Amino acid sequence: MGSNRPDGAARGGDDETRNRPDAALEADARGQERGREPPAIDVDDLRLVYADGTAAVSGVDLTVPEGEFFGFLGPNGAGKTTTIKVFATLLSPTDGEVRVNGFDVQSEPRKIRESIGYMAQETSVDPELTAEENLKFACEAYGVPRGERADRVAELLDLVDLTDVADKRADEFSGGMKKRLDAATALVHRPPLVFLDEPTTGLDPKARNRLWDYFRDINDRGTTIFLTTQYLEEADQLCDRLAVILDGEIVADGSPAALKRRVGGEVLDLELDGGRSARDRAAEIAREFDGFEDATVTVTEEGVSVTAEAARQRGTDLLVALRDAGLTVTGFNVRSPTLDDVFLAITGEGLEADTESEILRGEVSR
Ligand SMILES: Nc1ncnc2c1ncn2[C@@H]1O[C@H](COP(=O)(O)OP(=O)(O)OP(=O)(O)O)[C@@H](O)[C@H]1O
Repeated sequence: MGSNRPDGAARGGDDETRNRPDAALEADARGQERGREPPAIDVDDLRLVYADGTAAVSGVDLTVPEGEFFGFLGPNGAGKTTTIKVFATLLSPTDGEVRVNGFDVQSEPRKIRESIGYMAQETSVDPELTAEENLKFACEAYGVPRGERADRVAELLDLVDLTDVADKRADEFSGGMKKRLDAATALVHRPPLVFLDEPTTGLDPKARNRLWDYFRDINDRGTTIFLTTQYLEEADQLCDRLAVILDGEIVADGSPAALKRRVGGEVLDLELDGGRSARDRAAEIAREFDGFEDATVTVTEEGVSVTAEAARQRGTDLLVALRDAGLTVTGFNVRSPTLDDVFLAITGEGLEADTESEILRGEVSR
């Protein structure tokens, strides 16, 4: 274990007077000096090009205020992990300015590492240690004062609901339990900012829900959270604000509700018999249908999905048009847009991707 640990954190473990790392205290002090807290994360034109020439992040601007639950969404390979690794000072930016807790990633990496928690995609839990031993080890690595360690470990075991299995080795744990333990180890030094890189990937819904409760809990206690996820529902449930990254660039940002509003209108989901050819034909009819202005039409696994201002008012007319064309509609539902629809719009299905990005940024009206 240890890949997630701040390499500057092993020092000073027996300093009984300190219960927060110097850097976290210093971050507070800096904020007070200026009469305000610095943002938890402040990024100006971040770029990162890997040695093989891959431009993973291409000009990201971002500010995350203290206390926010911020979500960073994007498909595989979009640049989420690369960005988070720059924030955690594990990768050096090619260009741009990045401050985390008021510290510069290039010149003050150690202070950043001491004032953040980082839950990486790969678990940092040591399978041969018990849950309690894992947390004790993390306390030592992060320099939690000796006199506080027992209470801190007990508190965190309770928080992530592992008190009953504190003496069990982590290799006996389920995936969800390991993730909860991993999340707890990222918090032993009470960092004001925590990075969670796809923390619930591969977990079943029950295990995911338990982690969500835990993340909400630490955010309610004042911890800023920067979460990357591929799960749109997770982002919708947890985040105050989101940014969507695609090919290394932020293409949309806002609260989940604002992003959904910008998709515009409502969504009409239709189920059809007759396989792919029937679905393609229905999509064609929906695109040509007079009642919808600027509709986004996508072929789904069951039928077609139509996003339009007049989806509710004119939906039944479309139904009639489809039946007149000899198609069999087996299901019909009108709903508000979800983040899935936002994502579908951003990734460009049914419309030019660039136009969609502009729509989501609010730069063009529909
Ligand atoms: N060490 C590396 N060297 C070269 N290219 C890399 C390296 N790591 C990542 N990449 C590439 O950089 C781009 C961004 O990858 P990154 O892992 O940041 O994306 P991601 O959004 O986190 O995706 P995932 O959800 O799959 O982790 C991808 O094209 C990826 O293949």
